[in-house]
Amino acid sequence: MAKARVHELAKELGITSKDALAKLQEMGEFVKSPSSTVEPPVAKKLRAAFPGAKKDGAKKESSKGSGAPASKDGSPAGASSKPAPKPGAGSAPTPSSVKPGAVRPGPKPGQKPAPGPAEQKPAAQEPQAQAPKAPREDGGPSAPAQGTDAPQKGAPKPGAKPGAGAPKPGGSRQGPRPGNNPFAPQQGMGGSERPAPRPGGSGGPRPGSRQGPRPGNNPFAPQQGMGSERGGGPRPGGGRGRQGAPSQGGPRPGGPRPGPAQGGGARPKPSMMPGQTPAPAGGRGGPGGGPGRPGAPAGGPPRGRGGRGRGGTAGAFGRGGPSRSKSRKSKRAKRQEMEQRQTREIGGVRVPKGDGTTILRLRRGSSLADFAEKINAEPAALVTVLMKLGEMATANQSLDEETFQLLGEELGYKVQIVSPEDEDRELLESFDIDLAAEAEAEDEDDLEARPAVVTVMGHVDHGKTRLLDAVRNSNVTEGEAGGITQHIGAYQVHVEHDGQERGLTFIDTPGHEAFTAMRARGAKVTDIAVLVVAADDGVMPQTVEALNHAKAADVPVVVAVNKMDKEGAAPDKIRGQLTEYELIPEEYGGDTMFVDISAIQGTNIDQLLEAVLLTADAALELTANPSKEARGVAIEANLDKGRGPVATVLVQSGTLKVGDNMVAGTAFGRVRAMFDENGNAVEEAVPSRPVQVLGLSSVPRAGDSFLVTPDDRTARQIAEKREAAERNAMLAKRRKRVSLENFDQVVAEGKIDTLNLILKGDVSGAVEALEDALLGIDVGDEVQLRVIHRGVGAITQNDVNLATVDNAVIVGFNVRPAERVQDLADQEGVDMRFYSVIYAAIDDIEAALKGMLKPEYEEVQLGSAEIREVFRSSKFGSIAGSIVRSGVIRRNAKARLVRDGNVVADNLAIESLRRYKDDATEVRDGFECGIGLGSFNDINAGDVIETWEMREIPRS
Ligand SMILES: Nc1nc2c(ncn2[C@@H]2O[C@H](COP(=O)(O)OP(=O)(O)OP(=O)(O)O)[C@@H](O)[C@H]2O)c(=O)[nH]1
Repeated sequence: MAKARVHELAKELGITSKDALAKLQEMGEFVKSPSSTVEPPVAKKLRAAFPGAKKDGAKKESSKGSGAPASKDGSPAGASSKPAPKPGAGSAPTPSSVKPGAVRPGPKPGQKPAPGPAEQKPAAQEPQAQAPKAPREDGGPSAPAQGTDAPQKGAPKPGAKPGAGAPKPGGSRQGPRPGNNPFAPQQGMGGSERPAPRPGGSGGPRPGSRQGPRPGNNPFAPQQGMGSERGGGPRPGGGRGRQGAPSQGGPRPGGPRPGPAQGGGARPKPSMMPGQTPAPAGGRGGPGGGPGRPGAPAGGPPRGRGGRGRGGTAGAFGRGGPSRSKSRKSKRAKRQEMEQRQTREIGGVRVPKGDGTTILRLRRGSSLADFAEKINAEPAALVTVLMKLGEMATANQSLDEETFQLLGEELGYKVQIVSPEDEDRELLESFDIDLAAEAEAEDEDDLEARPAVVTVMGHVDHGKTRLLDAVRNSNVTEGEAGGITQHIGAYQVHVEHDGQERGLTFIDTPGHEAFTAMRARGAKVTDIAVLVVAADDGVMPQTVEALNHAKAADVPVVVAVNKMDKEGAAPDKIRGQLTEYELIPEEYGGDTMFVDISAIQGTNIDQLLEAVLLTADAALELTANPSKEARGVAIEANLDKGRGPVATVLVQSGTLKVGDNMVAGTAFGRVRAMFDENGNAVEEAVPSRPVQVLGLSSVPRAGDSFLVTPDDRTARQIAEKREAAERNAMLAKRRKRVSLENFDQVVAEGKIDTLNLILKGDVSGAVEALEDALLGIDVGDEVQLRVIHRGVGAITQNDVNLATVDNAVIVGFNVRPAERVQDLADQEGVDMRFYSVIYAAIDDIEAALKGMLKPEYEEVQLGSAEIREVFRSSKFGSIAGSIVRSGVIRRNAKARLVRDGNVVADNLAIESLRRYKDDATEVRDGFECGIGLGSFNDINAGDVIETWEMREIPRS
């Protein structure tokens, strides 16, 4: 393997490196420096050019002759391996070397091609002789031994090997082998033939192969293989075998190889020159006999014995045809094994199985085909599996979470259904837009104060609209005298506060309906709620409803006690009433600001705005980064006959500019123009600024978030993907978010620990009584019950919206849902319960709450079976022919294996259960059956299979 370096050769020849270099150049060999290596043929040529030094050279050569091979084996350990690469690298030389090699090939060729044993034999013999010896002496190592010698003798070995090795090896090795193969009883064959190969470089092997197959060379016979490898394999033969094989490719052609080897040698060189050295190069290049060998050895030895093992076989069989096919086979077998391990057969179809921890994320509304794609399975196979599980579905049908969970459990996957919000976040992330990360990355310095966004809520006719008008007008008169205000869904006013001009943005759609509808869409728009209560009317049902919606959204409330101008106004009564709803006025020691106003007269509007500012300052930190692309929410939108889709959007961060590309929900487009609430065209809108936007492709919905994208294509693609996702979601069979039945499950999953209820009744007394009774249920500390809203009258869309947002269950006492509300509830997966007997409601909820308590389980033994006989099946693995000794053995039950009273394996499962040839779901005691424990095969006659299950302990 090792090639000689120029300075080594020079030393050997008793000349200076400079002279050697000059000579080499003269000979047409390009060698860079004294430390460059040269291919054996070149070395030989150089030696020939200095006959005076021949002695040494001869010595070396001879040593190489024998040592070469050895060195290949042995040297591997040392220099040889290193050299190998170099040689390859010694690209430069290679070329030339190759040629030389080619020359050698001459001889080899003769041998190689000459399938004729005669030729090969001779060649082979030499090598073998050496190789064998080595092996015998100390097994595989022997080879090395020789190699060792070689190396020792010729420091130059490297060079020697290559040079001499190649050629000589052929001869010498071959010589030896024939009769000497220590491990080959049939030596004759292997020996002679193998040798041939080597000599030939590759040719040798072939011959070997042909004959090899026969006698002592059974490649599959470990001992032989080994032997051959050690002896022959490792040696040249082995090494080459491999290389040869690869290099030459399939063609075992013993003869050809040789030829190819050489011929190839030429080829290889060029490509190898580059210095890739290694095996392949060696192999082919090796061809050059000389080079090839070097390569070969390099490859062979280094790989070590293991390598030999293979190499030997290959050598024996020529290119290793057999070995190749063998390896192919084993690969196929391996693949099959892998497949078997990674798949599972259910209902006659094979599907990839997870390890029980693999997480599969599926969008809500996904179909079996989507599931199949994720696990790389055939959708049709999953249809079958699902059918087996008792569910019928087509491949493209959207399925609910429960069904996916069931399927996932069966196949060993943890299914996660992605919420719309997560889904949208992921969708944006696929466009490299990560809003959360963007917000997190913002520095304090990037943030600037922004106006608070206010929503006005309250009972019907308590003056919400009037109040919004009053606020707007007060501002218009001050700043925009004569300006024409128009309704765009939101407006901004400016107020003097603490000597500063402060902005406040009012959502111009009063009422908690819009507020909650937007929340239901994931939009958190409102910072502060102004609860309007008519002083002459007091707290009314919708006052409470609005209040509850605000609380559920965790939005601070400022109370505007309106109509103070009216007779009978009783502001204190209002304060007292609201105290019951946890809105304690500041003057009563609470933290809620109450302001008495008259919307119609415009009285105390400034104080109200001041109170809003103070509350905002006290409770909130309102800042946003204006220096980025805008993000926000669509407040309302409509289709204008002349202007197309018109949307009022509220910028929440960044700055929206005319010309920006934006996407709002499923609408997208370029901002053509923007107007404020006064109808003035604006060029840009900063945080908390509501503006009307023209230019969208369609009308977004209130609550749809919008964002500016770098280009129109991104905006369009996001919109399109959202639309597709929505379509899917619409198709999906919605699952109940939270229901009285699935409480325990939801709690067990850690999703919630509080049961939110919305109580509606025909009379307030009943609702109060129900609430009191429910709150009196003792459920301990683990779970909580919270009534987030109660009211009188039919269950409305608002109730469902609130339940949607806060995962609540609606309890109706002597009331029914209003028109189309049931549909909405079904669509949103809101659980509605109707009762006419208060105790029935209490019982149900109490039971549900108890179910919420973390369940306790105990192990219950189902049955045991004694294994009488074990049948091995390539298809099913080991089948335990058993007799059920007690209880019942059920398919899919958990199982453990007990041997001599010791549990050998736990957490197994009865994966197959048969009575004779029929599948059985269960087998009772006294009957015989065949049990398959899946991939667990360590079963013996006499073992006992116990099955068990975890059973929930009912709570008292
Ligand atoms: N006297 C008096 N009347 C008021 C005041 N504020 C509102 N009103 C009257 O109360 C009635 C209802 O006012 P709106 O502003 O429409 O009440 P709303 O809460 O917006 O009503 P809905 O939109 O139906 O929910 C109108 O006739 C107003 O003129 C007030 O401060 N004083």
